Amino acid sequence: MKLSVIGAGYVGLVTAACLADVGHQVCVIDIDKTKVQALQQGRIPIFEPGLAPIVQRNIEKNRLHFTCDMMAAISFASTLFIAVGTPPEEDGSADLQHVLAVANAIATHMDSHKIVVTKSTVPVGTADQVRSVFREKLLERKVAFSVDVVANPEFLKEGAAVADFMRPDRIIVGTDSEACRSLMREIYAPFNRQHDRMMFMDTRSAELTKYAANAMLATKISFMNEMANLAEQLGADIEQVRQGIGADPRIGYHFIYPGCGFGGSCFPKDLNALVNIANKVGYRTDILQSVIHVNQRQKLRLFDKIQAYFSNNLEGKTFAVWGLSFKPKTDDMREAPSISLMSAIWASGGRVQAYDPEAMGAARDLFGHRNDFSLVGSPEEALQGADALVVCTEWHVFRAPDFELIEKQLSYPVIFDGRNLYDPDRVKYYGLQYYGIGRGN
Ligand SMILES: NC(=O)C1=CN([C@@H]2O[C@H](COP(=O)(O)OP(=O)(O)OC[C@H]3O[C@@H](n4cnc5c(N)ncnc54)[C@H](O)[C@@H]3O)[C@@H](O)[C@H]2O)C=CC1
Ligand SMILES: O=C(O)[C@H]1O[C@H](OP(=O)(O)OP(=O)(O)OC[C@H]2O[C@@H](n3ccc(=O)[nH]c3=O)[C@H](O)[C@@H]2O)[C@H](O)[C@@H](O)[C@@H]1O
Repeated sequence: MKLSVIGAGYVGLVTAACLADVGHQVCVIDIDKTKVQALQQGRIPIFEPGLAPIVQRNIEKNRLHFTCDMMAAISFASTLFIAVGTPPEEDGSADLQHVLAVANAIATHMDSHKIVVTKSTVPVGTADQVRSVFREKLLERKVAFSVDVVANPEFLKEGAAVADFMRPDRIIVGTDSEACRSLMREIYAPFNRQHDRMMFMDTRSAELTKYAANAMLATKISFMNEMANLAEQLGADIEQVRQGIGADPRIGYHFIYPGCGFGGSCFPKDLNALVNIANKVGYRTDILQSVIHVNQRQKLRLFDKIQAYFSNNLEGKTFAVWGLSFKPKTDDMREAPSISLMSAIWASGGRVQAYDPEAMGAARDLFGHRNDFSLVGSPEEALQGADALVVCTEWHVFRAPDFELIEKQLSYPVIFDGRNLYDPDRVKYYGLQYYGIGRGN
């Protein structure tokens, strides 16, 4: 089937590549010329495991192509996926300008029936808003093409985006049209072979399902971070507690890792957007606001430990920071806990020597201009001349370090482990002090 995808970011690019890989003909349009030029040559502007070969082979097979020409994308297919960004406004609400601009462009140029599928995460009621854009524009143009607006939120995780898209837990489709239901079934049939993952509902419920899922996952994390902080006060070990509660299948082991806070382009943004959605209908979201508050505090948890260790004097101290991305297997630093930590270190007169397997480019763009920040080529190099080691992201390469070397290199033999990667007893065996999250202090 011929499909167009509007927006070539994490979601749009993965969606387009995976749809092409199962045999659809996909046209991707983005307003970012540099990105489109790179993609036309098979160069992927983001680090996402497994994505590059899929994009390259589908360009070669002529099933996937990239353009900046909106008109071309609109006329290419009758089904158009919107996957543009919905960044936060100052008040936390989702900024819909890109989604509405795309709807407006389609309404302005369409010359036949279109099915517009929203993949972007959008506030409840956006499908209705998009329908109004079409109604008004088509009326203004004095044409009577029909349009269906379908909500089809995306649940992929960065770092595992291809696998998540290829084997989704569920495919949520918000529509009240029988024809759209069958069309969406047909498009997604290749991803729906093992068992039926399609779930049909009304558009508002589909839109809220997306926010509710992210809010639930973020709630699990903040809950565990609160338990971790409590465990510290009570002399308990949160890792033992985690395993103890995870064994209950009603709780499960997923998403209960405590740490130095959740980051990324979505949890913080979507929680704030949901609070804003609730405010607009006069509902007070006590749980969501606590989840946000606990996370903001958690992002400074390592810093508080560092301050206490160095008796509030970080002036002239150098910190080796391992991991800058908001989670492993991505180069994305949006809302990363490492940013909160490093900003606090810098504000206290400290320096940072950092290493990340994939996020060095993002870090250079953000902080390359600072003279209290340097990027180095390996985890070991980050230790040279450093006073202490801080781990912010649980990349594989940090999991089994040479503790003897760490002990030799650091002026103060201490590790601040924001992801509970190490066994405190093992670290202490090498003469190092260990501060984790909810354990080992
Ligand atoms: N990043 C993720 O893991 C996930 C993101 N989402 C949601 O998907 C949406 C997109 O997120 P990302 O892909 O991360 O964003 P992104 O910022 O990586 O990409 C958005 C792309 O849209 C393009 N764009 C903006 N306006 C445009 C227009 N008028 N016409 C054509 N292209 C335009 C931008 O140039 C950019 O390349 C957001 O609503 C996000 O909340 C949902 C699930 C996962
Ligand atoms: O809407 C979105 O954009 C996406 O947001 C998240 O995906 P993502 O932000 O890519 O990454 P996650 O794996 O969810 O991690 C988010 C943050 O939570 C932290 N985290 C995760 C799990 C955990 O147990 N503990 C924990 O602190 C991670 O370190 C990271 O900083 C959701 O998991 C996806 O389902 C959703 O589609």
